[in-house]
Amino acid sequence: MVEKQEYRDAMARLGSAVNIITTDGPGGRAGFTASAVCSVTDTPPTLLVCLNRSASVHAAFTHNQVLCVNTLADCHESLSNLFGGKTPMKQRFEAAEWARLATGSPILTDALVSFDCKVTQITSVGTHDILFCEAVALRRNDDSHGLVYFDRRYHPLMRQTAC
Ligand SMILES: NC(=O)C1=CN([C@@H]2O[C@H](COP(=O)(O)OP(=O)(O)OC[C@H]3O[C@@H](n4cnc5c(N)ncnc54)[C@H](O)[C@@H]3O)[C@@H](O)[C@H]2O)C=CC1
Ligand SMILES: Cc1cc2nc3c(=O)[nH]c(=O)nc-3n(C[C@H](O)[C@H](O)[C@H](O)COP(=O)(O)O)c2cc1C
Repeated sequence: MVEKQEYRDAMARLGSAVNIITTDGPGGRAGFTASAVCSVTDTPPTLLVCLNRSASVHAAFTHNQVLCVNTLADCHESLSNLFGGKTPMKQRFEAAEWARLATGSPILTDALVSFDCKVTQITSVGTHDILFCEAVALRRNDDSHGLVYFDRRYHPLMRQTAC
């Protein structure tokens, strides 16, 4: 049996992109930071997002059934911490500029890429809900650098430039 802390210490060694997941609709506007995001299939274009059921934002996401995965750029470290818990929702959204695409979920205007999605399926595993999300619209900023969360810290990920 692997203990929780031992598991977390091991998972801290997996570098991952950092994303702010947003939603808006009858369940209200909400957003949180997530590293547990990955591509599932391109037909139909589907990502998954793992959301802790105890998070304050959980009800808004399951009610609205739409969300946007905003993948962060290197300049977004403090924004990631703001959406990483405990800060009031109004204060989280006031710290950046937002637009809308198809679903009405907030699109972070300078995100590396934004996947505007409808939630097609939800499966519960342990403490988390896995939200399967079909992308209905996309927006990219092709000149931005990336941001990776690795070893409990943020690291900029530089795009290769011509030499
Ligand atoms: N999947 C999740 O729910 C994640 C939650 N977090 C939360 O962010 C805060 C800071 O995290 P770290 O600095 O990375 O240190 P940490 O020691 O709390 O977590 C290390 C790694 O373990 C995994 N992890 C942490 N909490 C988890 C959870 N409840 N369920 C599944 N996997 C989990 C993640 O891969 C994380 O990067 C913590 O409160 C943590 O709970 C962070 C990453 C993923
Ligand atoms: C780098 C980082 C990655 C995170 N990844 C996830 C994640 O994948 N899934 C999740 O449920 N929470 C994740 N969290 C925690 C949520 O962002 C946090 O619980 C959320 O903002 C809700 O907090 P609240 O209950 O105070 O509103 C992460 C936090 C940080 C800082």
